[in-house]
Formats: sequence, structure tokens, C-alpha cells
Amino acid sequence: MHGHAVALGAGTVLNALSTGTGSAFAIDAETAATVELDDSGTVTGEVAEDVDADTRLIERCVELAVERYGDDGAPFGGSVRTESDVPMAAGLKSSSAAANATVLAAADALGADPDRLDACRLGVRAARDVGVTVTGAFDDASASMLGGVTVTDNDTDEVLARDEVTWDVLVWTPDERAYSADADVEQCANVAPMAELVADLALDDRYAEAMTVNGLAFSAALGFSPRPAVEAMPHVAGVSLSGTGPSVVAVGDDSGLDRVQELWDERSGRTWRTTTRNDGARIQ
Ligand SMILES: Nc1ncnc2c1ncn2[C@@H]1O[C@H](COP(=O)(O)OP(=O)(O)OP(=O)(O)O)[C@@H](O)[C@H]1O
Ligand SMILES: O=C(O)C1=C[C@@H](O)[C@@H](O)[C@H](O)C1
Repeated sequence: MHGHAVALGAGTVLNALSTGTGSAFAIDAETAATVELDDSGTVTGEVAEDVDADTRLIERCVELAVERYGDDGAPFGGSVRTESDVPMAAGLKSSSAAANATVLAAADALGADPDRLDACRLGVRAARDVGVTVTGAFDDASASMLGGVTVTDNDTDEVLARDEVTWDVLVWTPDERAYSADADVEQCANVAPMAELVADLALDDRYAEAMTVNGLAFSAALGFSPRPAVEAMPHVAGVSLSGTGPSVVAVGDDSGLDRVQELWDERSGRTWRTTTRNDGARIQ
């Protein structure tokens, strides 16, 4: 029993670590998952780009998906392998993309085509079970699954708003990695008044301005330099630290992003162009 699916990476509008309200937008970077089910009794995971990666998230996603979408006689056990364009633990929602792709691939192996939000909430449950998230990251997971930009309540896993957006995007991804589970939640709580302002802007469809305020507040709270965002500000509509870092994402017009690319190319790491995606995850 074989299944295959892809889900999207995403950038941040509002980090949910302060207040539980978060917002993210899907980008054109994909994670693919292939699931084979058998009756071996155990699930083993593999990450194509990193043989030493922690595979508990994708293994838990298969277990939960079999429980939910399999019938009583469904085989329990198998393998899952991800292949990803989304760099791991770089702030671009690699965990959400891997979880969404895996849940859909496991459902596909069982012959099911589940409701996308139900599948998304299952991946969030898996992320909570294995401890790779602080709030569950339903903001990131919903953007990755549905496409577009979402604003969510991560305490209740409800979508507060979703919009389709067509933005050009510039991403700077330094070589370092930052795991969400290690983020300084107390420092994030200190910037809650700023997070509330960002939520108001996002719910008023002022996503780009929301991003920029978010970036200043969370760079400070999480100990990242605001300099890459500050040097981009005159040239773009919005720019922010993404997730718990270290990547920085900017949205704007072509010529402004070209100018920022020149500036960010001076930095170590990788600067790359992409676009938003409104189509979300899919079974293939
Ligand atoms: N391609 C992948 N395949 C399997 N598991 C993955 C993959 N990418 C991420 N993960 C899991 O997610 C964990 C990293 O989660 P983390 O939330 O720190 O990163 P992120 O989602 O990229 O960051 P952020 O939430 O700041 O955007 C990894 O340790 C691994 O367990
Ligand atoms: O682990 C989490 O709960 C989160 C991690 C980051 O991606 C944040 O951007 C997101 O809002 C919540």
C-alpha cells in the first residue's frame, strides 16, 4: 500500500509564541512524502537530505493517520521517506510541511482523500506529541496545507482568516539552524503588546506592515540581529524574521527585491527568490 503527497513551506507574518495567535503564508518550496504501509508493527522514517535527522514527527504522523483513516483491518507498520526543498529548522516551516505531506501520503496509501483541515490538525497533534513545537504551530501548518496566508488561533486550532496572495518573496537563509522547541518563550511573552498590534494589522489585511512589526519585535525577543530586515525596509513592502529564525523573508516588487538581494548576497548563507502559493498541499 503506497501513498505520495506534497506540502508547502511558509514564511511568517506573526509569530504565535507570544499570544497564541499566529499568521503565515505559503511559499513555492515543497516537501514530498512517500509512505509504504505493511503489517510489520513498526513505522520507520527517513529524511533524504539528512540521515541523522529526527524522524519521530513523520513516524508519529503515519501512526495517527492509520488510526484515523484506516479501517479496522488496516495494516499497522511501514516506512515513510521525505524529500524536501524546505531547509530544516531554518524558520521556513519544514516541520509543518513534513507533517502535512506525511499525513496526506499515509491517507493516500489507505485509499482516503481526507478533509485538508482535519489532516492538518492531525499533523499538529503529531508535532505536539513529539515536542517539536511550542504552540502546535497551526498557523504554519494551515498555510502549508491550504496555501495563501492564514491567521489562526493556535490554542484552539481554528482559522481566523485566510486570503489568497500573489507576492514575490526574497528569503535569506543563514547556515545556522534554530529548533522551535528551543526558543525562548519567556522573552517572546514580553513582546505580547507588539504581537497584539501585529494581529490587528493582519486581521485588517495589512499583512506586509504586520510582518515588519513582527520582525522587529521577535528578532529582539529571540536574539537575532534586526539589521538584515532594517536594511531591506526602504525597498520592500514587508520584511520579517521567519518563525523562530534564522531565515528572514521579504515581500515586495521585483526591483525592490533585486536591491535587497544585492545587500543580502553580501551575507554568508543563501539568498533566494520565490513566490507565494495559493494551492496548498496535495496527494499525488
Ligand atoms: N523534511 C523533514 N522530514 C522529516 N522531519 C522533518 C523535516 N523537516 C523538519 N522535520 C522535523 O521537524 C523538526 C524541526 O522543527 P522546527 O519547528 O524546529 O523547524 P521549522 O518548522 O523549520 O521551524 P519554524 O517553525 O521556525 O519555521 C526536525 O527536528 C524534524 O523532527
Ligand atoms: O512552534 C511553534 O509553536 C511556532 C513556531 C514558529 O514557526 C512560529 O512562527 C509559529 O507561530 C509557532
